[in-house]
Amino acid sequence: TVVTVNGSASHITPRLLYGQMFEDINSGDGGIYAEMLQNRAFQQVTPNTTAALYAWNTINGAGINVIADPSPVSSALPNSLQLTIPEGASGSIGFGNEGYYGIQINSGWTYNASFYYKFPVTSSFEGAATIALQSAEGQVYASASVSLIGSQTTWNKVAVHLKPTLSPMSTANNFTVTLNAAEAAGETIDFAMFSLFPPTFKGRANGLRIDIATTLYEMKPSFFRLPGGNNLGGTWATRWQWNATVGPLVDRPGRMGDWGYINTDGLGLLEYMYLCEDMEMEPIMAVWAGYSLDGESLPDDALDPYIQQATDQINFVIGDPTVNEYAALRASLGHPEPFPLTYVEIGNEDFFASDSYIYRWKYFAGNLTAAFPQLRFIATTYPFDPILDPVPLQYDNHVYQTPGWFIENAFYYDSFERNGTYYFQGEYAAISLNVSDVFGDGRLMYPTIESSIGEAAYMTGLERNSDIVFAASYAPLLMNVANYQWTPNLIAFDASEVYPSTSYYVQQLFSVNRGTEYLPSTVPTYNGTLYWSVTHDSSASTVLIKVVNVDSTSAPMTFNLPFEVASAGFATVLTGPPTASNSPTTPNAIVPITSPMTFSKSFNFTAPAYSVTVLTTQFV
Ligand SMILES: [NH3+][C@H]1C[C@H](O)[C@@H](O)[C@@H]1CO
Repeated sequence: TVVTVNGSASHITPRLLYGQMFEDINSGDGGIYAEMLQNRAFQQVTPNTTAALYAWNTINGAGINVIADPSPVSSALPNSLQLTIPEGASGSIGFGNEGYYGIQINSGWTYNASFYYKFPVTSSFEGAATIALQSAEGQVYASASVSLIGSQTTWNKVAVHLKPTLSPMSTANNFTVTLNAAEAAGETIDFAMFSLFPPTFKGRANGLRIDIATTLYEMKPSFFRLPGGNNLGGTWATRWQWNATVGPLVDRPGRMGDWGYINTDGLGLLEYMYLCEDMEMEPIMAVWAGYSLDGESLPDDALDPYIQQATDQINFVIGDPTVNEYAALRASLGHPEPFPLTYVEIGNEDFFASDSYIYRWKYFAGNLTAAFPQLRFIATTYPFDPILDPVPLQYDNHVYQTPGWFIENAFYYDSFERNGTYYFQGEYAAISLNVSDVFGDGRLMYPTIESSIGEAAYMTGLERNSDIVFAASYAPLLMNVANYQWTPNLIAFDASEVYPSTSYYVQQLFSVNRGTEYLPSTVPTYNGTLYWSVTHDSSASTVLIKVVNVDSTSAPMTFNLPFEVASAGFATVLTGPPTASNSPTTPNAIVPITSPMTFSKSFNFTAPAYSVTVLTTQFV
C-alpha cells in the first residue's frame, strides 16, 4: 500500500477533539472521587434496617443502627448511626467501615478522618474513642484518639490525621471507631457524616484519587463530558440537580443514581469544574431537559422551572458574581473567576423521546441561547431527525457496536453534508463480538486488541472528518472491578490499582499525537484492513502518522511525504493477539512500545498484524 501525503492541510484539528465522557457508572463514588468510606453519611437509606448499614460492621458486640435522628446533623442528612454499648461489655468495642470493596493503606500517606458525634441524652461519660485503620484480622496500622464528652448533646465534628506505620499488600482493611467497653458500658452515642480521605490529585480538598486521576490526565484529554449519560436523570424525582451537589458535604442529600447505587454527590458540580481545571480540560456540561429514562417527558407548559434550574447551573459555572447569585455562590465557595465553558448539552440520548424533544429543545435551547449567546448547545436526537427549531449546530452521536462495525464505518462522517453542523462523537466503544445482539451475550469484559484496533480504524475517520467532528470520547470511562454496571470500560480499577485497557492506550496514542492540522493523504480502502491518518503539529513541526492494521498478517507500506524530514524519528506500536486484554490478572499484557525509526521523504513501514502505530518525525 502506497500512501501519498498532501503538503497543505485541509483543516485544523479542533481543540477539543479528544476527551473523556464521565458519569457516575461504576466510576465516581468508590472510584475517582477519593472518599474511602462507603455509605459515609447514610444518605437515601431506610433507617432501622440492616440494609441501611451497608459497608458498616459492628465490633465486639456493639449495637449499631441507622436512625432517623430527631435532631439530624443537617436537613440534607436526616440519618445517624446510633452506637449502644451493652452493660457488662469488655475490651475494645465499636464499629468499622470496609470502604469501597477495600481500603488501601499506604505508609507514605497522611489520611484525614472525621465524623460528627453527639450524645442523644446528656451523660457524665468522658472517654477516648480510638480511630484506626486496621486489617480485617485486627492488625492496627494507624490510630489516633479523640475524647467524646457525654455533655455534648449537639453535633460536634472531630477530625484526626492517620499515618500508617506500613503499607500492607492487602486492601482487606477497615476504618474503625472503638471505645473501651468497660468505660463506656451503657452509653448511647450518635454519629454522622464520616469521612476518610487519602492525599488527593494536586492536593485538592474533597478531591480525586491520585492514581486514577493521573491515568486520566496522562491521556491529555481536552474535554470532560459530565454528569451523564443516563446518570443525568433516570427519573424526575431522582434526576441530577446541580444545586444539590454544591456547598458543604453535610448539606448534600445524595441521590439514587441511575446505575443501581446511591450517589453521595460528594463529587459535585464544583468538584467537576476543579477536575477540569486541574487536568486542563474544558467541560462539556449537560443540563437535565425534562425527559426521564422511565419514559416520562414533561409537558411543554411545565418546563420553566427546569429551564431556570439549567440557567442557574450555567451561571454557577460562568456567571458574573457581581450580578448573579449563583455565580456569587461559586465565588463564595472559592472560585470567583468563571470556568471555561463553550458547549452545553441539552439532555442525553433524547432519541428515546424525540417527539417531546421537539418542544423541549425549542424551549431549552431557545431560552438558554438567549441567556447565553456565547455558548453552543448540543442536541441529543439523531441528526435532523426530527427537524428541530432552532436548528442545532451540534449533535451528540453515540454508538456501541462490534469491532467489525467500527472498521466498516471508518468513513461514517465522510458522507455528512458540510452545512455548518458539527458532531460530537460523545460515546463510542466496541463492546461485543456478537453482531446479532451487541448489548446481550458476548459482551466484552475488558477491551481487547481486536476491539481497540476496530475503534482505532474508526478514529482515523474521526480525524479525517474533524472539520465537522469537533469532539470524541470513548464511553464509559471507568470501571470498579468489584462493582460494575457496564462492560467494557476504558480504565478498570480496584481499591489499590488502576488497569488501563488496550482501548485506553489507543485513546492516549490518538490524543497525545493529535497534531494541530490534518494533512490529506491517499484515502484508505473502504472496509479494508489498513487505515491511517496524517496530521502535522505546526508548533513542533512534526508529522504524525497513525496506522491501523486490523488484519492477521503484517502489511508493507510506503509513505511519500510532501517535505524533507529528519531521519531520526519514532514508532510507537500497540499490538498483540486479538483476544488479549489488560485486566487485574494481566494488568500490563499489552502496552505501547516506542522505538527509534529511520525516516526519509519516502519511507517504508510494515504495519504489524493487529496493530495501531504512531510514526512521528520532524519536517525539516
Ligand atoms: N447506554 C449508554 C448511553 C448512555 O448515555 C450512557 O449512560 C450509557 C453508558 O455509557
